[in-house]
Amino acid sequence: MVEYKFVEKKVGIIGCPFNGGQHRNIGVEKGPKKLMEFGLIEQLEELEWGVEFDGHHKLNELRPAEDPNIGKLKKPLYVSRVAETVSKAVESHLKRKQVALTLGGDHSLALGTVSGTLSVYPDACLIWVDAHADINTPETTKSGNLHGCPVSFLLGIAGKVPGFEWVNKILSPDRIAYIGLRDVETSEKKILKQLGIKAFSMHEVDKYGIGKVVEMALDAVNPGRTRPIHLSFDVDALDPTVAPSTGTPVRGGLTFREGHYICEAIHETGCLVSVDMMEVAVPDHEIYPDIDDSQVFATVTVGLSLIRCCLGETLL
Ligand SMILES: NC(=[NH2+])NCCC[C@H](N)C(=O)O
Ligand SMILES: [Mn+2]
Ligand SMILES: [Mn+2]
Repeated sequence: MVEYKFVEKKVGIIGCPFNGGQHRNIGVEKGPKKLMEFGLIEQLEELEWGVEFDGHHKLNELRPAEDPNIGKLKKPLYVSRVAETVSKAVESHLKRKQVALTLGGDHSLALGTVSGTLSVYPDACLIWVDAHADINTPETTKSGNLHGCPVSFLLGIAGKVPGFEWVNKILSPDRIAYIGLRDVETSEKKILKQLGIKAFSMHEVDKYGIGKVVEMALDAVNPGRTRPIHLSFDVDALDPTVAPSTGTPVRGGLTFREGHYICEAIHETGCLVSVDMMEVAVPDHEIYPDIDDSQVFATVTVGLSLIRCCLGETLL
């Protein structure tokens, strides 16, 4: 039995139907509702967790009437307001000794979730599982999509951006480790190098195996397993054959088991306090005829089983 170092066996679910951090009309805002419909609460209760569900946050009400680009950044005010709201929700669950489980929605939400975690646990570390580094700054982003930028804001390297003044919990570069990277822009590679950030791409997963990679990632950011862990899981870290229904799929990703192993191993530390399950999309058939029901089903169910593994489901 795993002993939980920071929480009681209670989890708060924060539903975040949000797509403002990216430009595709692929239904990434419909992910949270689908994850709930497929039985998340019942599954966590089966694992003997006390479950509190906020209801899905009405994030579209935060959309400002006017929200001009700032430089390249698209919908900056909307993303900022949403992230601030989400940060408060995470904070409130953590303060009550619950695990905060955030369902997305696009990955710009993690600006909120990680800020919320850091405000309750300033010494927390971050494991970011993703095909992408999401570390572009307002200067380096080509797309202007804020879901490609949250980590730069968290590290305090985004510079001053109007509306984002509330982001003041700074993550030190030696407290973040990446797993699963394979679509990293040149500008992002430079930042990773400059800051000496521990990043395990798919190359390292191939070379060392997932068991060793997770151990090295944890040793880097949480050597004594004494710090709280925030896990931010972008479902596109998984190979598109495993999780096809997402906005920015990239070939050559984590297998089903590799994804689950990461969650199982992090659970075993007893340090997990906050989990994001992001970028699960539910597209409209008319707009995305290439993604069918069985692919949405595969993606939603893998998201659910990753969450269960984070919260202690084991194979035996
Ligand atoms: N959370 C994600 N899926 N991010 C994809 C980011 C893609 C690209 N690097 C960008 O900055 O736009
Ligand atoms: Mn990604
Ligand atoms: Mn991401």
